[in-house]
Amino acid sequence: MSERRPLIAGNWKMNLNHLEAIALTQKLAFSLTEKQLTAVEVVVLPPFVDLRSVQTLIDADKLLLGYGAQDVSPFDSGAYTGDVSGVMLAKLGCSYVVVGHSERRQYHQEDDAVVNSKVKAAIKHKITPILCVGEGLDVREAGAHVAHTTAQLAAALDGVTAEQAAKLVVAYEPIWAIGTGRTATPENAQEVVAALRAQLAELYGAELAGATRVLYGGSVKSANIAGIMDQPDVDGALVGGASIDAEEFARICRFPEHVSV
Ligand SMILES: O=C[C@H](O)COP(=O)(O)O
Repeated sequence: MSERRPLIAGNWKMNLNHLEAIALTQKLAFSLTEKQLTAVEVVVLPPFVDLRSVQTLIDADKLLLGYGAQDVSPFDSGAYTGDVSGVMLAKLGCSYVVVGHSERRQYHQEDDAVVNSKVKAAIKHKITPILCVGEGLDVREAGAHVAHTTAQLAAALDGVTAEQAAKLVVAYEPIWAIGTGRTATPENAQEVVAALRAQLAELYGAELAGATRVLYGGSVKSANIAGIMDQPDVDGALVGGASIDAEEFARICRFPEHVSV
C-alpha cells in the first residue's frame, strides 16, 4: 500500500431521508474504532437535505467521520433554482464534494466544461473535489479507456493551478461497473488509476501526482475491497450501493488487516 492515507467515501446517492441519515451515521461511527478511523479516512456523502443532520451529529459527538456533498453549483448565489452553492456547502462544514459523477454527466447532461466549472467552484470554497472520470462499455470494448479517462481528467482540470489541485481527489469509476455488480478487476483498476496519476504528473509534476489520492469506484464490496486496495496506485474507494448498509460499509472500511480490531 502507498503512503497516501486511504480514503473510503460513501456516496449515498438519492437514498435515505434525514432520520435514516442520522441512524446510518451513528451506526457507522459505532462500528469502527478510533484506530480504524485514524488509519483510514472515512467520509459520507449524503443528499443535500441530510447534510445538516449529519453535520450536527458528527460535530456534537466529535465523530471521526468526514462528510461532504454529491454536487455543487458552478455559481456562488443568485437565480439558479435548485442549485446549492459552494458557499452554502462550506458553511455546513463540508470537506468534500463529488464532481463529474457519471450519473450527473448522463442524467443532467454535465459536459467537461460544466465539470470544470464545478471543480473550480469547489476549490474556490476550499472544498476538496472528488473528481470522477470513467468510460462506458463501448469505450472499454474499443480499448480506448485510458485515452478517454485521461482526457476527461485533463479537461476537468483545465485552468486549475498546481496550488489549487494540491488537495484534489480523483475517482476512477468505469460506468459499466457502477451498480451492476460487475466490478473491474484489480488489474483493470490499477491500469487506469496509474494512467490518471501519470496524467497528473504531466499536468502538475511528479510530486503532486505522487501525493494525490486516486480512488476506484464501481460495485465495491467487502468481498472485493482487499484486492482493489492491494494495487499500488489505488488509494481508496468511492462506494455507492454498499455505503448505505452500515455494517457492510464498515466492513469495507476495515479492509487493512492492521486495523481490523
Ligand atoms: O459513486 C459511487 C459509484 O457510482 C459506485 O456505485 P456502486 O458502488 O453502487 O457501484
